[in-house]
Parts: sequence; C-alpha cells; structure tokens
Amino acid sequence: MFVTYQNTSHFFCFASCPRDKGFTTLNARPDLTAEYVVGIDFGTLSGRAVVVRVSDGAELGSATLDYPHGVMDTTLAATGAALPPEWALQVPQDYVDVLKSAVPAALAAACIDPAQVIGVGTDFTACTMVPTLADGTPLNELPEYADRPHAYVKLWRHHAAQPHADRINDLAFERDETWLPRYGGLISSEWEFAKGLQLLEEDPELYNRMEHWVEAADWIVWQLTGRYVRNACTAGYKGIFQNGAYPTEDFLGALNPAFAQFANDKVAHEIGQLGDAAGTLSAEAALWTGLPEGIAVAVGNVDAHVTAPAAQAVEPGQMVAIMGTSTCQVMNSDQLAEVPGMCGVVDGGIVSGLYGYEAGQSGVGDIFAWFINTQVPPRYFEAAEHAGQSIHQYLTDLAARAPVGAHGLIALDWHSGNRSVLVDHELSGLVLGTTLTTRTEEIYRALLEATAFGARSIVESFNASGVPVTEFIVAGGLLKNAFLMQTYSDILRLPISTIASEQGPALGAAIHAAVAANAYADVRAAGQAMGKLNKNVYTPNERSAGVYDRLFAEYELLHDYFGRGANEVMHRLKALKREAIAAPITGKETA
Ligand SMILES: Nc1ncnc2c1ncn2[C@@H]1O[C@H](COP(=O)(O)OP(=O)(O)O)[C@@H](O)[C@H]1O
Ligand SMILES: O=C(CO)[C@@H](O)[C@@H](O)COP(=O)(O)O
Repeated sequence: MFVTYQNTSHFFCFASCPRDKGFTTLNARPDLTAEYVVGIDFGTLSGRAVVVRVSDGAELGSATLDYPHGVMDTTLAATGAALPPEWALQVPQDYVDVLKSAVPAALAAACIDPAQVIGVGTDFTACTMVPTLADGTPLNELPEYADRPHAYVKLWRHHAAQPHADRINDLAFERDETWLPRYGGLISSEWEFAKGLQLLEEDPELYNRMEHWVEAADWIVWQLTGRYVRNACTAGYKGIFQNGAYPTEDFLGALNPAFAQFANDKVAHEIGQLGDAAGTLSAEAALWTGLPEGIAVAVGNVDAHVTAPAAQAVEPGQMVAIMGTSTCQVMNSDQLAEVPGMCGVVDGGIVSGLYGYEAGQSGVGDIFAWFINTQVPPRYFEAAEHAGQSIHQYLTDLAARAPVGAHGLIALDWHSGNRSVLVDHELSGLVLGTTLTTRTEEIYRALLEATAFGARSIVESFNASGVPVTEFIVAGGLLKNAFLMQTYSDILRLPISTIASEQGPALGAAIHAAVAANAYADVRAAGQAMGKLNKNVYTPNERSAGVYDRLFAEYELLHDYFGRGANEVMHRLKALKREAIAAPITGKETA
C-alpha cells in the first residue's frame, strides 16, 4: 500500500506530527483555535485526502493512496480470468483503504489536532456503480460471487453497455420521453441505467440478489456514516432523475419485462442535497480515519461538479474543465436548454438556484497514459530519467520545440469512445498523417492537440445552443502540464484560468464538508471564502491559434465522417474484435 504525503503547512509540528516520517518542522505556531475539514477525492487511479482550514481554504496537508487493484480492464484480479473488451471494474475495498491510510496520513502531514476537524466531505468519479446487499455489502465480497465480473464495481469508463444504451436511446426517442432532451438527446453507456440493464441480461442471478445499485459516491458516505443517502448530483446526471421522477415502469418494462421495477426496487432511495449532511462519522469510521466520531459527513458528490466552487467558478458562463484520466466540463446557467451531446443538465446539479450542465471526454489523460505505456520506445524513458523528468514532461518538452502543424498530423481523441458530443463508445482513436519520419513526440503532441479539439467541439456546442461559455477554468491533474494548457488556450481561443490547488476536487469536497458542518450558509458562500483561482494564466497566441484553426477544420471533417454515420468502420472493427475474441481462430483448426 503506497501512500504519498505532502506537508503544505508552515506550522510548527508538535509531538503529534510524526517527525520520523521525515516531516520538517517550520517555525510557525499552529492555530489551535482554527477549525478544519477534510476533503477526500476518489479519482480513477487513486484516492487523495486533504486537510483544509475552514476560514480560508488553506491546505495544510494531503496524502494519496494508489488503489491496490487499480482499474481491472483486462483481467479479473481474483481469478486471472480475461475480461471482455470495454470492461472496467474496481474493488470497493480499495476505497475503504483510502479512508484507512490517506486520511490519517493527511492529518499527520497537516500536523493538526484531529479534534479540530469539524467535518468530512467526499467526491467520487461517476458513474461508478456498486451492486450491494441491503446493508451495503458489495456483492463481490460474498465468497460465492468473488469470481463473477458483474459482482464488482463498474467504473465510470466501463463501456460494455453501449448496446444497452443504444436500446434505451432508441426507445426513448421513439416514445418521445420528456427526460431525453435533458441529456442532449442520448443517454451514455457509462450511466446507471445502461449498466443496470447489462447486469440484468448478462447475470440475472446477481441482479436479483442485488438490493441496491449504488453510486460509489454514495457508497463511500454509507461506509463513513452507516446511512445510505443518494446525492442529488449523480441522481440527476447519471440516474435520469428529472422533475422528481425516474423513467417509468412502462418504459423500463418495454426494454425488458424483468427491468420494469429497476428504478423502484434497485435505484430509488432517499436523496440528499449538495452541502447537506448525510449523517455523522460512525465509531468504526472514526477508528479508520483518526477523525472524531460524530462530526458531520457531507452528502456525496461527483469529482467534477464539486470542483466548481473550489475554483470560485459557479456563475453562468464559467466552464470548469476537470482534466485528469478523463475531462469533465461543468458549467452553470440561468437558462434551461438542450445542448446536443451534453451529458446532462440538472436543476441545482452544481449549486442551488442554477441549472448545472455537464459534458465530458471519456479519454484524456488515459489516452496519454495509453501512449506512454504502449507506444514509446525505451530510449525515451532512459532520456527522461537522465533529464530528471517524468516521461510526460520529457515528451511534452520535445514536442513543444516544433512549430504548430510541423508534425503534419491530426488525431481523433476517441480511444475511450466519445462521451460528448457524439455519446458513442463504439468509436475509437485515430492518428492520420504519419510517415516514415514521424517521431514519437510528434504523435504525442497530436494526441494532446486532439483532446483540445474535442474540448472545442463541446464549447462550440454550448455556444450554439444559447448557453455561452465566457470563461474556461482548468482543474485536475493535467493543469501541471503548462504546454498542454497553452495549447488549449490557443485552440479554444480563450484565456485559461487555473484553480490554485493541486487537489481541486478534494478542496471542493472540503468546501461541502464545511457547509455540512454549518460553518457556512451554503456552497456559494463557502466557495467564495475557501476556493482559489488564478485568473487568465494562459492567453491565446494569435499566430498559433490561426494554424490550429486550420487543423480544427480537419478535425471536424474527420469527426463527422467517422462519428456521424458516413463511415461506420469504427463500429465494424469493434464488432469484428468481439467476434474474434469470442471464437478465436488459432490457425490450428482441422479442415
Ligand atoms: N504531465 C502530464 N502530462 C499529460 N498527462 C499527464 C501528466 N501527468 C499525468 N498525466 C495523466 O493524467 C492522468 C491522471 O490524472 P489525475 O487527475 O491525477 O487522476 P484522476 O483522473 O484519477 O483524477 C493519467 O492518465 C496520466 O496519464
Ligand atoms: O464522469 C465523471 C463525472 O461526471 C468523472 O467522474 C469521470 O469522467 C472520471 O473522472 P476522472 O478523469 O477520474 O477525474
């Protein structure tokens, strides 16, 4: 279990601070009267805990735990059995391990007295689904189901339910379901209902044994408090809860008679509002975390939406892009509109009183990780190590040396499918223009640029739908890549502001904890006091932007050609891949 610490405080550490861990003590006396909150961000690859001062959002200490089982997308760890294409699973115990390790470590790094902590807030990737018994026990923890893939957590980027999403969308369009426009006209295979329908039809025994189909954002709050409370954010964006209702029994039964009661029996449950307390920290969770039993625990939230107040970006037109493994774009508006291909719009989905819009790109950092892990020759890793740089930064610096367009390449950022604006996870990646002299760093740069072109497609969809984007703010792990940020500014032709925190989502969770602990009246007020933003850190370079406009025109042609039906080759390739894997031809067959 690998936990990394960061002591960001300038406080004199008392005996409680484990000097043997190598923490340096600095001559500044701790504020013994201050109140603190803890924010815990459950990302795709790791969980991060941050200790935050209630009065001003100062971050005193943080710690990260990489999930021991990571993302299971090729084999099931418990058995070694191969998983089909497009699967992505996780082990829920990994999330509890974050509570048991990263939280105590963050408290130690902050050198505060845990008794000064008044609340804890969490945020999670979504839609990450946990099938549970009535008491919240995940099905994979039952010995009889440990070898069943459907018993495990389906991570947000589990894309094997695309055929189920297609059926949901076709039927909803045919029946003119009123909720469909709230999702840009298409429900994603990544969301609750497509995944639930896949579970029913591929493992009905598990489906029938399951009592609750729980967002991980709510499951972790359940572990902290002993109470199951659904959060209003995922209920709306991922659970098709609109105007106080889920899709009807009649609609669900038309998909599959056995699915008619899915919303009533497996999904529906008490819904808590963002910033409210879901409950208080249980005695067991207090032992895990080192936090005081009985402190407020905020209703769960999503890693993207929770970040908007942390960036002081909750006003209409301020689009916050949480850029990590994926990118989520979230933005408030006082207008309710249908934005083609958005992920969803929820009244109060980000902060109360405004319509919260979400769009997204399922693959961003994931695409760069795929390239690093499979396409980069060893000499680049050796050179990066010699230069004392991460491979990402080394490749970025190499790529940045060339003028815009010098690589002669264009790429489609669909290696993890397309979440917005096409909502199709049967699409796949593409790099066009390679020659015998194309270099590794040139392809890396084309992939960086492709994700920015994808973001521009989303921004232009909002602008064209009467929900204009007036400011672009970046949070998440990718903001550390300055060249990537400048590229986004050039391609979007917008200034890029950045959240002044390396743990934006965790800071957002901490803000919600402060509201749940009644330190602030609401999330807006808490964000104003505790959030942090660096305005207009990057501004467009006109010369680069002009060349990028020409590349974006090519991107749009490829986007529509491969993504809107002119050529279904990407769908055919994935179908062929599934057939080949299902009935492998080894060449040893007898005539
Ligand atoms: N300097 C970098 N440039 C580009 N991509 C990076 C860089 N550093 C990390 N990444 C990518 O960012 C992703 C991790 O993002 P992060 O926000 O830390 O995690 P999460 O998505 O779990 O919240 C990984 O996919 C990794 O490949
Ligand atoms: O889909 C959402 C939010 O709606 C994200 O949780 C999901 O894309 C995962 O985000 P990360 O890339 O892990 O930060």
